[in-house]
Amino acid sequence: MRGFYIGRFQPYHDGHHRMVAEIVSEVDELVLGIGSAGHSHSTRDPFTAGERVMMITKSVAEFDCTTYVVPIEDLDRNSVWVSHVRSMSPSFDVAYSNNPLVIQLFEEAGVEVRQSPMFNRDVLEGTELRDRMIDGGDWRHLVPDPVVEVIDEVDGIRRIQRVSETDTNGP
Ligand SMILES: Nc1ncnc2c1ncn2[C@@H]1O[C@H](COP(=O)(O)OP(=O)(O)OP(=O)(O)O)[C@@H](O)[C@H]1O
Ligand SMILES: NC(=O)c1ccc[n+]([C@@H]2O[C@H](COP(=O)(O)O)[C@@H](O)[C@H]2O)c1
Repeated sequence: MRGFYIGRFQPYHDGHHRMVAEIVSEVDELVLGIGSAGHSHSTRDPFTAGERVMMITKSVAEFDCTTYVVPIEDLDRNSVWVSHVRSMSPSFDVAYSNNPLVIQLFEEAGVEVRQSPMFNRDVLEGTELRDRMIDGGDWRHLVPDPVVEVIDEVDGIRRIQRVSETDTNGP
């Protein structure tokens, strides 16, 4: 059985990683969809699809599960989004998400959806991590080690601090 789990992963953090740890115990193979793949260089979406591919590929290497990392761009039409996802991804039998819109779209398309508990959500939230990156707070212990390495490699903290100075969309 193959599972599918999509998120923006801006950045990939320990909450996502715990969810992946649970998913790989239920499936034979996993597809990790990188949502909003075309977005980068904003306060809400600082990292490119390629950078997120690196974060995730290196982090999931610890699991004994074949994992495909697939960037997926957004569409203006929610009504055809599941078809779009299917066209970009290896086929899958079950989708994992806690996002209400994602759950609704998959269920309407007849795809089984499984949810997970939210782990330590007071700190394991992308928005909270990005705020800490901008404010010079401590975020490194909240992500897998390879994510720290990738963010350092691409000088990601300087990037998010710089875009946050001019980004009018808010964090
Ligand atoms: N701490 C967590 N525990 C379990 N699942 C989580 C956790 N944080 C996020 N998720 C789930 O992972 C998926 C991808 O989430 P996403 O990439 O939007 O992260 P996020 O932490 O919610 O970030 P943001 O604050 O940027 O929206 C969603 O289904 C989301 O509900
Ligand atoms: N119409 C669309 O393009 C559409 C619909 C539903 C979800 N998505 C994407 O799926 C991802 C869901 O991830 P999150 O749970 O992290 O929000 C996001 O990147 C979101 O943009 C896109």
